[in-house]
Amino acid sequence: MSDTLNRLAELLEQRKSADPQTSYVAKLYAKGMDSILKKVGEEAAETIIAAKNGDNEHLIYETADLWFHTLVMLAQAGLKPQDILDELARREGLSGLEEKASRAEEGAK
Ligand SMILES: N=c1c2ncn([C@@H]3O[C@H](COP(=O)(O)OP(=O)(O)OP(=O)(O)O)[C@@H](O)[C@H]3O)c2ncn1[C@@H]1O[C@H](COP(=O)(O)O)[C@@H](O)[C@H]1O
Repeated sequence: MSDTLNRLAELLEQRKSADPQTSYVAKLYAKGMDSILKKVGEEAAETIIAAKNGDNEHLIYETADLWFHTLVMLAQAGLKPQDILDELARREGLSGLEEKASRAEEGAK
């Protein structure tokens, strides 16, 4: 899985110097972070609708759109998918409930 993500991330870096007339990604970069975030929001909403409708084929398609636009957002912010994979790896084996409880303890200090 991470091979595909890393190849795509590499392409997204290359697109930072591409022509917006010939590249959708370069066009998104040229429009700026607010436009990228708007696309992330739209794709998130479309993903939710697909999940609610119980149409898994559509859900895969919309989630791919969402992941893709999220990767463009990360690239614009100077981050890579590996940064997110590292954070998920750090959380491995840590129950979400335990993590939430430790946050509540931290907040009480
Ligand atoms: N994975 C994707 C990918 N997924 C989705 N999209 C585009 O994201 C857009 C999704 O937006 P919508 O569904 O809202 O459709 P739309 O109405 O056409 O979009 P807008 O005009 O509203 O922006 C479509 O234009 C899709 O083609 C993608 N565009 C590019 N990639 C990857 O990025 C690479 C570089 O792309 P270019 O920079 O265009 O060469 C490609 O080789 C692919 O690997």
